[in-house]
Amino acid sequence: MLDTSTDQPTGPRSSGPQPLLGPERPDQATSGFQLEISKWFGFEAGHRLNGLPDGHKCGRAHGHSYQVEVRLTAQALTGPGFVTDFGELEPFATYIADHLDHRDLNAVLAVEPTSELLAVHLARWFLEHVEPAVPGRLVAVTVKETTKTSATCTVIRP
Ligand SMILES: Nc1nc2c(c(=O)[nH]1)N=C([C@H](O)[C@H](O)COP(=O)(O)OP(=O)(O)OP(=O)(O)O)CN2
Repeated sequence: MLDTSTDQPTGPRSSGPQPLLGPERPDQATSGFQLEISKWFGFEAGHRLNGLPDGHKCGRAHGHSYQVEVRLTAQALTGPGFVTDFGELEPFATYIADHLDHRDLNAVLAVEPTSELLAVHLARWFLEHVEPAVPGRLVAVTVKETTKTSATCTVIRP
């Protein structure tokens, strides 16, 4: 509802700029909390699993639209308030695109291409090639073969 004499909204009038909400300094804003970010990556690939009982359907060659989640944390935020700029994770996307996308995972991986072992492989690669160049620390990598299943590799730090 407007005050027609001034075209201003009715109600209590402010006596100046409103104070900004919350603490201004990022370290104060995040004190008492643990922050975690996550980014999802997708690729298509085929595989078959050896070592299963005769007739197990996953022993036959088949494919999945894989989804991979990378989770990072940090003690302090950088830049405008980032654990890590999502854009800095691009090398991980490139690795997946170049080495896993539209590949036969049995021909690519030295281990059986289960979700679990794929998650470990991707966590190792991330720790070696991405983590040293970003402020965040890897928490876990999750691999989903389907919407109903997942395997998570959590980094254990001494
Ligand atoms: N712990 C694991 N178990 C299974 C894995 C795996 O990576 N880790 N992988 C498979 C197969 O790759 C299979 O394609 C997926 O298994 P499953 O969910 O059983 O099959 P569906 O997607 O067809 O799901 P339904 O619930 O049967 O429809 C097997 N196990």
